[in-house]
Amino acid sequence: MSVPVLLVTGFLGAGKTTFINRLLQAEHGLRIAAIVNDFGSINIDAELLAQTSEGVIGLKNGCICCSLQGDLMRTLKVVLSRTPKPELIVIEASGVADPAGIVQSLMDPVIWKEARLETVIGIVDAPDAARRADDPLWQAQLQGSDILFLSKTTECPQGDLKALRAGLASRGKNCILNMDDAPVPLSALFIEDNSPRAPVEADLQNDDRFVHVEWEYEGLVDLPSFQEAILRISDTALRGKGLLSFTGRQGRHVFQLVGKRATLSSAPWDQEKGCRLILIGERNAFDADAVLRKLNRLRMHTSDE
Ligand SMILES: Nc1nc2c(ncn2[C@@H]2O[C@H](COP(=O)(O)OP(=O)(O)OP(=O)(O)O)[C@@H](O)[C@H]2O)c(=O)[nH]1
Repeated sequence: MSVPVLLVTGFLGAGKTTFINRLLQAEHGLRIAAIVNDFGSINIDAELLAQTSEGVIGLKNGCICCSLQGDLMRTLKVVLSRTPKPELIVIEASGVADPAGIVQSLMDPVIWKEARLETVIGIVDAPDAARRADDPLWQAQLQGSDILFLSKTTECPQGDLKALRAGLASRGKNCILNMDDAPVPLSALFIEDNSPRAPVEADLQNDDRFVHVEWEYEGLVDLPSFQEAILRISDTALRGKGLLSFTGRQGRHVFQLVGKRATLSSAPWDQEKGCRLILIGERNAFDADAVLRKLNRLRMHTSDE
């Protein structure tokens, strides 16, 4: 019997990993394997998800909609050869991926026989949606989704939320659920239409649009200096995430940056010291060398206590 596959797409920081985390933790009794594609070589998402499930595999150093298509297929075969077999496979596309390229790969008849793509789930960051509306990548992700989940709805004014839902409905996206803090209803993720998928064209050229900086440091950094650096970097970065150790603070911390909103939370499972950070921006606005220089200056405000 072929294993159902859910593909989760959505813009940088929309809430894909959060959505999958909720799915992995929900009480459905299913054996789920998750394949997670992070931008760059620092696979933070896979590490975060691995805290809740053993079946998480990270794909890094590229994007599964283009350069990593072969890796995705190989990983799917490995996952399918596990004993016992997973009962559901969830694939998280990176935030810069056009899902059409991934759908195309998954429609390969050999893969389809063993793992059939059931639903493409698009996560839409509700408060960010108006700003993204004209973005061709955002539109491609929306267009390629069968079901949309709105995230961060509590941070979105009611009027804007209503307008967003109406706008999405007018694009023919008829299943829009509110995911803020609610458990993920598994039954809602399987569309009833069993007719074969129409072939898709992946024509969005995205390769050159984004740049990223990866920063690693074996020491601890000073928190106020880090906050100051991030405040400046957030002027041009679209997304950032990392695991960091701060002087005078116990344990490592998970850092998340989406637009200008940055959060830090403790990572109690992580006994290591040191910092790993990835920041992403648009090539025409984000000066990767300048960002790296700023981050490297943090090495001067540290102690290795
Ligand atoms: N308040 C709120 N925050 C959310 C929600 N979903 C995600 N977030 C936060 O948004 C940030 C990004 O969430 P992720 O789940 O990592 O987003 P992602 O789409 O996987 O991001 P990429 O790494 O760019 O692929 C994190 O700080 C989350 O805690 C939500 O529904 N409500």
